[in-house]
Amino acid sequence: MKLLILDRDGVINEDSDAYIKSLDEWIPIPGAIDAIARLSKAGWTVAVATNQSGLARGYYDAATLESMHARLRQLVAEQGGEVGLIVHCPHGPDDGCGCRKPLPGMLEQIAAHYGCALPGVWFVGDSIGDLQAASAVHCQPVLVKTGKGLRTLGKSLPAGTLVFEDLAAIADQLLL
Ligand SMILES: O=P(O)(O)OC[C@@H](O)[C@H]1O[C@@H](OP(=O)(O)O)[C@@H](O)[C@@H](O)[C@@H]1O
Ligand SMILES: [Mg+2]
Ligand SMILES: [Zn+2]
Repeated sequence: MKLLILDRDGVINEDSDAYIKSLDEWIPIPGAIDAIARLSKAGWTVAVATNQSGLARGYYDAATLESMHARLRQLVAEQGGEVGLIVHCPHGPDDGCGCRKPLPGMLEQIAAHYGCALPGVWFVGDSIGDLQAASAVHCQPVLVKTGKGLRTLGKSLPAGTLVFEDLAAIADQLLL
């Protein structure tokens, strides 16, 4: 199957160092919604793996997070596409969970859900932890320059990391 896994903040929607704490703060990155719709209409399954430590930190609750994901699904559906499984890590950095990126637990959860292998599956992120999670399970690490991507570009990237301007450029590439 054609599976693409996306990080959320900084890839699909604008990110903030103050976290994305409300539906009003959840603002799609230009071209991202259309990119997801184009890919899903072309037969790609687009899943999401997102750290949401703001839950553990008490910045927002599960219902607020769910409202953001409902909005994402609604906007993509309005373009004729659909969003696949969205998995989030609700834990904080000190909780010792197995799902918080750079650990690959969410990627493995998505693979198990779809019954597919991870090696070579593109995982698109804006943070170094996204790329490290990808490498840990032999996904193809893909960095976008949106969100924290330009900051991440200055760090030591996993070997073979692909770099694109944004999610729209990734869709253009995959739909060639
Ligand atoms: O990029 P994804 O995984 O979708 O989500 C990232 C968010 O959960 C937040 O992750 C935080 O990192 P810490 O969780 O505090 O280390 C910060 O980087 C915030 O700026 C960011 O909004
Ligand atoms: Mg991110
Ligand atoms: Zn977790």
